[in-house]
Amino acid sequence: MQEQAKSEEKKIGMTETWLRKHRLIYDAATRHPFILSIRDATVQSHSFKTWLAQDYLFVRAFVPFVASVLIKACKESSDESDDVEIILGGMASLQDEISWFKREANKLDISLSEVLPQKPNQKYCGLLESLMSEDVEYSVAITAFWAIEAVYQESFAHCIEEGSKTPPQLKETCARWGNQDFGHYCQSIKNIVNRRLQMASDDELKKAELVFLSVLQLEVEFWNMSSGNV
Ligand SMILES: Cc1ncc(CNC=O)c(N)n1
Repeated sequence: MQEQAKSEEKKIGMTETWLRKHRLIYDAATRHPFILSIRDATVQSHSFKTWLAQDYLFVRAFVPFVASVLIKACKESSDESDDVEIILGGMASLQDEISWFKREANKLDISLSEVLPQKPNQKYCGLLESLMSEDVEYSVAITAFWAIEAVYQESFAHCIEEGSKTPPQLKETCARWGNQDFGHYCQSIKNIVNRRLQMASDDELKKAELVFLSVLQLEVEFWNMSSGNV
């Protein structure tokens, strides 16, 4: 029975363990008042515009971070794993995402070239920058990557679920990250994370857990900033 219990435990994966352990902060990041205000159609236009402009800057900073994760995957992953293809697919879709931000900004009369990053955005981009260092292990960087994508996926999927009252003009935004394909992509990254963490040292595990928590905290602050409550 002991052996049985152990092998069952292994199947669960570290990400599930952390999601249970850190449920409160995870929910704070994925069910934030800003997201709930989209979902119940009470979101203020200036909040949405702030989010859009700031997120454009974030995504620009996200590109070199993803590139750094890709380099780590190329150096570290075995031929049988498809880590590289999964991350490369994510990178490729960022090109479309950046064009989308530019189009949306245009529609809303936001001049992206004049937007400056606010403090919470600077802090978040600072974390991305620090994780790009060669000294940061692949397991730690890919954990951050998963958490960043998963928060958006869970947040925006909530806005297009049955029963949500998201205004029609915001549905496309929500579907960008809330759609099923993006959900599968996040699941693939989560599987990579679980696989890497299974072979990680205790020190790496500790660092990965802390980076997971930092991402959740920074996502909460990013939403706060968007709502106008810095
Ligand atoms: C602040 C933040 N977190 C996660 C994402 C989703 N990843 C790429 O688009 C995002 N756009 N912005």
